[in-house]
Amino acid sequence: MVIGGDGSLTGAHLFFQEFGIPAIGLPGTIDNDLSGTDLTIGFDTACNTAIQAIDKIRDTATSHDRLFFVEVMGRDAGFIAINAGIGSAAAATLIPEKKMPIEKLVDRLKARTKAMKQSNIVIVAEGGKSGGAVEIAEKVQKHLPYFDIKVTILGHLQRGGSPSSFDRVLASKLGVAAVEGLMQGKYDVMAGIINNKIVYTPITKAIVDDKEVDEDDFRIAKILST
Ligand SMILES: Nc1ncnc2c1ncn2[C@@H]1O[C@H](COP(=O)(O)OP(=O)(O)OP(=O)(O)O)[C@@H](O)[C@H]1O
Ligand SMILES: O=P(O)(O)OC[C@H]1O[C@](O)(CO)[C@@H](O)[C@@H]1O
Repeated sequence: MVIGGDGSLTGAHLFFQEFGIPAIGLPGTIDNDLSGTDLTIGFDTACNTAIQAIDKIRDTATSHDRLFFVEVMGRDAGFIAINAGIGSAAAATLIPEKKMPIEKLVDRLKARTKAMKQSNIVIVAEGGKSGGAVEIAEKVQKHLPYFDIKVTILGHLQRGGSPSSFDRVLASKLGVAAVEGLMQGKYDVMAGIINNKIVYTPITKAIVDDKEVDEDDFRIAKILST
């Protein structure tokens, strides 16, 4: 049984293909970027960590009237960022899958100032197309020199710690499914949960990078940001 992201699952696939070792995979990555499962083990915990940290940062953002750029993990996937953006009603969320022109971001921040919003926190996924939080903050500062801007990079805090109850239950259900799958001769597949049902997906399909951030999540994040 191999628990991990696309790299680990590729290894599991090769163990089976090359050596005939009966291998089954479980989706374990904070990035949530595996197909064949609605959610991956670790994602919920990472989102909780990010949102709790943003809550703490918000106190200084409000009391000192500062604009914060908070960088979350997700080099190639914006799932943590969009969830953190919705969960903390961020001023904007920048993710690797979508480019947001700096001018648009600046306009949004100006509009929020006009609307007398109490705090401004922008979430930036580590692998964003316009750069990380430091780069974005530098660009925005040039357009808004009167803003007091700070950057916080949450980093590896998001990849560890005590799992949320959701992740414990998910991991337990998938652990049972993986053992049962192996006993039924289901090899070279990944156990996942889709619409609350256990699903076994060939590892080669699960690791294909085609899981996309829901368009509706962008819409909701935008509504909450204005
Ligand atoms: N192509 C491959 N063939 C065999 N083993 C691999 C391959 N790619 C990765 N691995 C093994 O899987 C391990 C973990 O891979 P990687 O660091 O990419 O993390 P991951 O499982 O993709 O998780 P995450 O998505 O969270 O980074 C590697 O250290 C390596 O041992
Ligand atoms: O900085 P590291 O440890 O190489 O890994 C960071 C990467 O690992 C992840 O945290 C999990 O795959 C990604 O979000 C991130 O891109």
